[in-house]
Formats: sequence, structure tokens, C-alpha cells
Amino acid sequence: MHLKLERAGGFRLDIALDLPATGITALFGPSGCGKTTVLRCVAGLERAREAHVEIAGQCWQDSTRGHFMPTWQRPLGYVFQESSLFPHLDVQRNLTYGMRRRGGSAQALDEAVDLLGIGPLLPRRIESLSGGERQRVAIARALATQPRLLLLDEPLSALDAARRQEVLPWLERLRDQARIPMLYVSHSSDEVARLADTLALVEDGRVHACGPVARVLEHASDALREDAGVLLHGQVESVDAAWHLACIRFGGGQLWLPDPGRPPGQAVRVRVLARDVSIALSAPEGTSVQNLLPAVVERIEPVAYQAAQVLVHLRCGQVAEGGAALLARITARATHQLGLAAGLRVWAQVKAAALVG
Ligand SMILES: Nc1ncnc2c1ncn2[C@@H]1O[C@H](COP(=O)(O)OP(=O)(O)OP(=O)(O)O)[C@@H](O)[C@H]1O
Repeated sequence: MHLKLERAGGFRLDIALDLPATGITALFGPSGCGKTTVLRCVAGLERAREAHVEIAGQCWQDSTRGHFMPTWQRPLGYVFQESSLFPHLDVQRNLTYGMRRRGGSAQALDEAVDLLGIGPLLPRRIESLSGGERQRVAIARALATQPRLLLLDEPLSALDAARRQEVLPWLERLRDQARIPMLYVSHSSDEVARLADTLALVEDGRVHACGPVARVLEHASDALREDAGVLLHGQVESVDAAWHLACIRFGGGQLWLPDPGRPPGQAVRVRVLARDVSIALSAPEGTSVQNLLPAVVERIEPVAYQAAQVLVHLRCGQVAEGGAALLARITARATHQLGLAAGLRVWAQVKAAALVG
């Protein structure tokens, strides 16, 4: 899709995006950069001056030939920050109402109810549900209309941390099992690391970077600031039951983490923040840090907003086979004292790593 739009206040949107046929593409960026505007244009709620929107082979808008499909004809599902369900109706009637308005089949409805695990909620009135349950119902209602694209605009942002944790596994399930592309707007890098397959970084109405989530996160330090770091795709190798730790193998070696209770062989995502990684020139002894990885310095970049610190890009594992990237945020003085430079072999000490999916 390609969208161009100008607003009276001076905001300009100029976005080109190719969505994969399945999985979640996250739009991530600071407030006001245009994320919601992208969704609104894709939905036809706002008309971009120049636009080409084609979803699953169907053209929704092509400004070169004056074609604009109205929102109600676009086979899409839209989930907002706060669910737009009818509070006085029960879940079942909310779902069937959505289907009558936008089409869908009883089978699709059953599948959506099953996928979001809301069967037991069907007779409940919306006003009796928790925020997380409401969002699951809102997603199921969108899915039941068999959309070709699902738009999710910060679906968790109105929820408290506990409710967010409750809904996240259902969104993972949706990502892994629903066979439709999803555009997911988020402010939260945790959510993006956990859910996204593809990440588009949006800045000032433009896509600054777009690609597989791990690759884009590695180069998004300016946008992520304190959350700068890497996302590692790995799998559970073994479990040390006596110490409640699990060994996660990834392209750069292995990491010990608190045992998430996953069986060996299961694929997992691990996030390592740059601020949790330090560097030593030789293998440290007598340290409490459990994860020491041999690595090579690739490059050192300044931290734009913090002159005392730098970001060291490391590669660990078998470099010839690609290895895995790691970022360490340390002081510029330490870099100088250790004589760090591209090509130097070092030890990365990973103080904390979090399993995010
Ligand atoms: N209805 C409107 N009329 C005029 N300007 C608008 C309107 N809606 C949004 N804007 C402006 O358009 C720009 C993009 O807004 P948009 O809501 O798309 O950003 P966003 O990245 O989704 O922000 P947030 O993360 O805060 O929701 C902002 O400068 C905003 O002030």
C-alpha cells in the first residue's frame, strides 16, 4: 500500500508498506507520528490524497483512477483501544449483531469464539466483563466477519498491566493461527517484541525502517531509547529443575533464564536490553552473572541523547554462520579505558534477559 496525505496543521503522511500475507505487522513510533492515520486511511475512514491500497489482490483505493471503496465495503476488522461493544447486550448478541452488519458465517463465528477462548463468556453482559475480556470479545467480533485484514489500534493500551498480560497470549494465538494479515499499532516495545513478525518504525509520517522484527529492533536504538536492545529467536534446550532455570539456545550461543515452564524444543523469543549487557576483555571469574558470551565488537555508536554513553554492537556465536547480534550500553569512558574497537574479541556479560514469547 502507498498513502500520501496532508493535514491542515502541517502533518504530512507519506507511507509505503508491503504487508506479509499472514502475521502481525506492528506500526511503532512516537505519539503523533501518524500510526492511527495509517489505519484510518486503510479503513477508508479518511481519504488520502494519493493512495494505492491493495489487500489480498483486491484494490480498495487507487487515486490514479479515482477508485475509492467505502469503508462498509472493505472486508476488514477494526479493533480500537477501548472496545466499541454494546454494554447492555450480552456477548452472544454483540457477536451476532456484528456479523449481521458486516457479513460472516456461523462457522467463522464459532472459530473466532474458540480462538479467543470466549465460549464461557457468551451469556455475559458486556458491562460485567473485565477490560481484557471485552477486548477479546471485540477481536472475536472483528474476526467473525472473515476480514481480509485486521486493524488493531493499541488494543491493550486502556488495560492495566495485569489485564495486558492476560490478553497477550490470546493475541499470540491469533498471530499463530489466524490466516490473515494484521496491522497492529503500538507504543510499547514489549508488545512489539512479543507479538510482531514484521516491524515498521514510523517517524514524522514516514516509515523509517521496516522488516523482520528482530532486525529492525536491533537498529532502532534511537526510537527505543532506554529499551534499546535485541530480540533473539531461540528454543528451550534443557531445564535445570533444581535451580528453576532453563537453557535457551539461539544463534549466538546459549542463555540461562528463569524456567518459563516450556518443554525442551519449544521456540521462544528472548529480549536482551542493551543496558543489561556489559563487556569484559577476558572471561571474568567470581562473578554472579550467569550468562557470559564470547563476542566480537562490530561497531560503536554514540547515544544521541546521552553523551556519557555509547552503544556497542556485538556479534556472538559463530560469526561465519551469521551469529547473533547483541547490544551493550556502556559509558564512553569505559570504551576508551578498555580500548574497544571494531574487530576486538570480548566477553559479553548478560545480566538480565527476558522471555517475551
Ligand atoms: N482529526 C484530526 N484533525 C486534524 N489533525 C489530526 C486529526 N487526528 C490526528 N491529527 C494530527 O495528525 C497527526 C498524526 O496523528 P495520529 O493520531 O495518526 O498519530 P499517532 O502516531 O497514532 O499518535 P498516538 O500514538 O498519540 O495515537 C498528529 O499531528 C495529530 O495531531
